[in-house]
Amino acid sequence: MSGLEAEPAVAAQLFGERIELARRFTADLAREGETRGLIGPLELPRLWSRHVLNSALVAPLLRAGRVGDVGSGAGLPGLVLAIARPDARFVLIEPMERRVDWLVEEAEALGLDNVEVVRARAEEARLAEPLDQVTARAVSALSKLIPLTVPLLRSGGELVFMKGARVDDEVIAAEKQIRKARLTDVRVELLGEGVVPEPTRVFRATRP
Ligand SMILES: C[S@@+](CC[C@H](N)C(=O)[O-])C[C@H]1O[C@@H](n2cnc3c(N)ncnc32)[C@H](O)[C@@H]1O
Repeated sequence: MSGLEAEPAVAAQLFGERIELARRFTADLAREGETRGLIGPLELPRLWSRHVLNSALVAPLLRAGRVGDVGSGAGLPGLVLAIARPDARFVLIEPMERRVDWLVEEAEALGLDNVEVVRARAEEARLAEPLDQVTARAVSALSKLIPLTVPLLRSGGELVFMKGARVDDEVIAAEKQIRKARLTDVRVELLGEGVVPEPTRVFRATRP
């Protein structure tokens, strides 16, 4: 596992008593991520800071309810959040078979009984119950992501999307979709500044 970033000290603070599971997830992803096509070869030196800690920043925003993660891929942020928030239930929605296989195997290996994996595109997912919140990271621009994900939410449910530095432009470009979905409490928050090496922006909005 040469080249894997050393665990930043703040990791233990963010994960608390769940840190051992976060270590196992990160080690498993470092070992298998590239060969299974989950992460690129350049990600090992920043696996903790750019991916794992960055995903964990969303944990305090979640309710102790039913949270969907659309386009989970390697489990970012879905598996990380399921580790950090054992009091919430997670539905990981991912269409690609090999990624679904990884998500199922890894949730089982880590003993995460708060995780369900659904193989589907978000727009085709037929869930047993509507979701309280939906997360997504690096899936698509807001203008596409909003119409795909709002139907998965219950009334009062919330979108919590991890976004890059250009999120404000994305919000402007998605004005029509935001209006059409009648989203309320629309805002962008910066998380983790001064706490983690790579802070993240989140787009939050509520379905009426
Ligand atoms: C760039 S990857 C990001 C994966 C992960 N969220 C991360 O941050 O590393 C995008 C993921 O979204 C999935 N995806 C693309 N379109 C989707 C859709 N319509 N519904 C659900 N997942 C989708 C892809 O299969 C892929 O796993």
